[in-house]
Amino acid sequence: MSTIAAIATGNAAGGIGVIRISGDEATAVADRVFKAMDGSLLADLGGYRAKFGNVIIGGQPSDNAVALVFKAPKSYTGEDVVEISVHGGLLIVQKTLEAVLDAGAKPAEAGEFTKRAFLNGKMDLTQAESVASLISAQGEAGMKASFNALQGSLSDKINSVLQKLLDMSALMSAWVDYPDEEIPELEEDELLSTLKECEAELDELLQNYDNGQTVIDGVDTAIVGMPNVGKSSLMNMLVGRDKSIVTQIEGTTRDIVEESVRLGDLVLHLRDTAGLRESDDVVESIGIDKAYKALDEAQLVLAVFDNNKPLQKQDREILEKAKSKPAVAVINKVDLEQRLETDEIENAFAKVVYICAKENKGLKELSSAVEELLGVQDFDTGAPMLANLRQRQNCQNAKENIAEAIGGVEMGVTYDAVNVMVDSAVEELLSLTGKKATTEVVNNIFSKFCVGK
Ligand SMILES: Nc1nc2c(c(=O)[nH]1)N(C=O)[C@@H](CNc1ccc(C(=O)N[C@@H](CCC(=O)O)C(=O)O)cc1)CN2
Ligand SMILES: Nc1nc2c(ncn2[C@@H]2O[C@H](COP(=O)(O)OP(=O)(O)OP(=O)(O)O)[C@@H](O)[C@H]2O)c(=O)[nH]1
Ligand SMILES: [Mg+2]
Repeated sequence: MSTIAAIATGNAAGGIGVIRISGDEATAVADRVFKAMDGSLLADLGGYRAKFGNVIIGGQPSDNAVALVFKAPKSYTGEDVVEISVHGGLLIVQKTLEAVLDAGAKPAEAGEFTKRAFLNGKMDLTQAESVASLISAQGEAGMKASFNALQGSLSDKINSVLQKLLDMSALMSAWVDYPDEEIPELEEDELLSTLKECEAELDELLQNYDNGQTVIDGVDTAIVGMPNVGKSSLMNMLVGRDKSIVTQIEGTTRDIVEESVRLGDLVLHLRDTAGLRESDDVVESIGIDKAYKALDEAQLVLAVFDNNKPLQKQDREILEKAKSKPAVAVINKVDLEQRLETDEIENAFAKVVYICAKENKGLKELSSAVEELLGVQDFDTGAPMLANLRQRQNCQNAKENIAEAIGGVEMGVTYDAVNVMVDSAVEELLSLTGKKATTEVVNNIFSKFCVGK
């Protein structure tokens, strides 16, 4: 394979910055840029050896550096790898990469290191995809779940179902192909119970998919309600600082104010919106349109009501809209006298919490309400989990093929017909783990990675 290089440490200044080089010529390329203090060549080193030296840029020693050598196949990519660590200034890291490219490496494409790790058999597709979700995980639960997938928990699960299907398929083929031989007759009951076991295991993965997505990607959350109910105060309470402007004037918030926060084990991508009401003000009206759009797009709605005011027409409209979404009614200003018809709200929402945003009270209750509503309170981060739509689609298709096979056996169709369905399920699972994925699928997966990964 050609030799590729990229900055591995991201596009920000830091203590050190790492340029990673992978491929047959990795040590030769690195030796043109890095000079060890003791004069030794990286090409002569064994794996997992490091040297201190200088990087040479434009003929000039330009920074102190450490070079780390990995020898194929014992590296992340399975190829020879050299990592050059320089001081982490944006310019020095960029210039070192340029020197490495001038020395004969090609710039790596997005995800190319991990793609090579996959192509060289270091990991399967589910593990490669878990690298991407591990990097983008924002909450602890998502981080743990992604690491489990990197360790192969999903692969193990899929492979165990796959093995059962393959064993069954082999038996059925033998039965069909050599009816005269001494092959013990296939027990229909056994066949059915194995098929149903496989179906149930895939079904469990599918059931868990939404929770997994919620936990890994975070939840797009809209804070909506009438003007002055305390939406921005709630936003600030969740963020833990003065993010949104709060005043006693109705119509304070106009543009959407966004911030991601951690609430319990979850990450919420919050959008504080303009108070919903009829308005003649051009600017405010645009804000209100944006608020409705945020409400429509949200995966979770925090509908805020003022404990101190009777329900208004607009409140009832919000109440109606929120019904079609996972929504928590947040009744604010419980420090003031109750004038709100809370019964009506209790009836309309699955979850209602009472808070006092001004005094930061009610955060815990809100957090448990959200976790219960989204069904993630007992989310098992150790359980195997489908990480994306691609995996989900393969799993869904395999499950459907197995369901057809079950129907076939029950209706007494021939084993070679049943076997066709089982084989389709096998194909789906092979493409899920990448043992048999098309180049197109593979390219598509890695193109979504960042450069340097
Ligand atoms: N400096 C550095 N840190 C890093 C990485 C890296 O590439 N470089 N990683 C990546 O981005 C992650 C670690 N991943 C790695 C995976 C495998 C091997 C490796 O050498 N594997 C060999 C040896 C296995 C063994 O001894 O058991 C192998 O698979 O054969 C190294 C790093 C996170 N930290
Ligand atoms: N007594 C009391 N007042 C509160 C509470 N929460 C917010 N307020 C007050 O209510 C007023 C409106 O608060 P905001 O957070 O700006 O309300 P909003 O819903 O964002 O209003 P708009 O942006 O205009 O739609 C402010 O004067 C807050 O100090 C509370 O729990 N108790
Ligand atoms: Mg506001």
